[in-house]
Amino acid sequence: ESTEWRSYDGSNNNLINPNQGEIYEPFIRVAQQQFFNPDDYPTLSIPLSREVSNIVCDQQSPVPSKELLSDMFNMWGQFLIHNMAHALPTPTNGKYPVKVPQCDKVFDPSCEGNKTLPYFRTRVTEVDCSTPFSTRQENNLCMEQVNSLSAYIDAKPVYGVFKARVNLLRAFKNGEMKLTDLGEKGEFPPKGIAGLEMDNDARRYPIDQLFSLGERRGNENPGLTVVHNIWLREHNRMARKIVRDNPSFEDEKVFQMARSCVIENIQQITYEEYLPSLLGESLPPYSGYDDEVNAQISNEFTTVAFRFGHSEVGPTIESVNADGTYNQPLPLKDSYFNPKWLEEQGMENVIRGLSYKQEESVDIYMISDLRNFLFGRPGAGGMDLASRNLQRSRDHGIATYNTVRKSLGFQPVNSFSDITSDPVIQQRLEAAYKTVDNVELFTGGLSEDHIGNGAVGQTFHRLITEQFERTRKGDRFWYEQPWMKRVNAHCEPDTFANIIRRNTKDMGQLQKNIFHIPNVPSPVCELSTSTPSPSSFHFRRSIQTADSYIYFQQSSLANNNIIPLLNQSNNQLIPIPIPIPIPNFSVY
Ligand code: HEM
Repeated sequence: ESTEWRSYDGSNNNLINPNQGEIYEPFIRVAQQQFFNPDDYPTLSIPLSREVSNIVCDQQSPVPSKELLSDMFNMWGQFLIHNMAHALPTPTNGKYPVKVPQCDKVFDPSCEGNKTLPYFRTRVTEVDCSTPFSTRQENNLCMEQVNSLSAYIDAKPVYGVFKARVNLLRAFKNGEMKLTDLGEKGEFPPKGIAGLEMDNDARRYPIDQLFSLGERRGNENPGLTVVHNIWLREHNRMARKIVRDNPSFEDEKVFQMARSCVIENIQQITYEEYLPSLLGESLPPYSGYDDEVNAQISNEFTTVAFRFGHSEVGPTIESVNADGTYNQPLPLKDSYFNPKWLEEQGMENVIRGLSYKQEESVDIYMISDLRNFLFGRPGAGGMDLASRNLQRSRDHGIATYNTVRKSLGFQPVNSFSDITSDPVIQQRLEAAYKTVDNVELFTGGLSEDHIGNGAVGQTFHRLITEQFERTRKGDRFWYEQPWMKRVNAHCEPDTFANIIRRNTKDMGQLQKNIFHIPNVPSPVCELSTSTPSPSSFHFRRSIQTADSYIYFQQSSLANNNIIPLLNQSNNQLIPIPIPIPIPNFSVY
């Protein structure tokens, strides 16, 4: 009996329409394409992308995640989107530089007035004008951006989207992937495989010193590379187990069986741990495969809504030793395409750092390392991710916030206070857009108050839910399909925390749901009266009081001494000599 394994490029997943969801297919839309101009900047009555970024997105002080999400949560999000979508910027497809406003403090300090940040437009393809929400251009054609990945959640960051790519990454022995043994530090991906394209936007190290991975963006930051490496290790662990149980199986069969387990587990963690943490609720139970559902990514989801992740990234990546002491954190701007730091710190230290540290809130604010130092210093390749997101949205002709809301069946907003209850954000939006109908989907969506127990507002909640419903319903190989359960009977799916534990050494204490920071063991905590030394603490967390955030670190795993670290209102380290009841966070 031969098993059908899923293709690498997404072809033949849908048997009625074998190209559906395949690489280089157009995105679909959930709202009308607006202001798209295939040849030039669209005519818009709103400020430049960088101006909006400056007025609306400039982050002045930390805002920790109210939902107590961890940095591992944002790293999973980045890994996940690298599995689902890539609107690949293509130099031949036209430039569309981000114009810098004159006297921009960071990018035009000497007021020259001619500065731009590089931007390449996304590749487009012609689509039939009967395609929902497409707009006929002057030349009578309808155009749509192309997804340079296949749509399905199929562990592409581990294996790649082409057979030629996975072949460069495979050991071709016992079904294993190539891994390099670094002794005490464990196994790491190979480096500099010839012919395997890897992004290296920061150019900090020569390309042959970067890890060779299934996804070209995999070295973007060490936290992301951690997730890659865990799944590579898990693949080989499964392959070894399969060979032990079935010594006669050939390399190809073992490889596909292990790959299928990795895919199953990534799907399961996404739907059982990641999405409930993001949305504040689980999706309804799986109701089976439907070949009429198109799993293709929506342009609004990837160009806008799922970029919510850029606001939750913090200014440092932490490294925590096995005894709970903290090492020097890595500033985010030094983390881009920096594989060396991960090797130096080791997987375990970085995983502890990612899982203990509370992430930044999902909100309109983006830290300076992303908004001014993206992949380089200002003037030396530095860019602004907020501008890039807005420019990408304008390049793609993404409809305005209110148009998308109407298309989703929501009431359009009439005032800035309909979008957010935060008066500062209302003022920022008004300063940039003047009227609510001008508000873009990115800024409007990120400004919304979070809905229910979720970490995003109503509009992004719907766009994300809509996408992930189709992603599983339109995937013939979805792990909950009865036949896939039989194919994967040999697999050992588990929580992400347990998968990490299995593939690392002496991880020590890890919370059950690693996407939330660890729970405080007791609802009432004694407070120390001494000023903490920053290196000797375990868990960092915060509670919100009426007018400020107070940061806490837990001084030891063994006791409940919680020490306030930083009062945001005056930026001082302040020990508070009275016991404060800590809310009983039930995060796992
Ligand atoms: C250090 C962290 C991160 C960096 C430096 C980063 C950087 C980038 C860059 C440079 C782009 C391309 C922008 C463009 O030209 O349009 C991008 C795209 C994107 N990012 Fe991130 N990102 C990070 C984390 C995240 C996280 C945590 C998420 C989600 C949870 C996320 C979601 C996305 C999405 C959805 C896209 C668009 C994908 C596509 O359609 O091509 N990113 N990111």
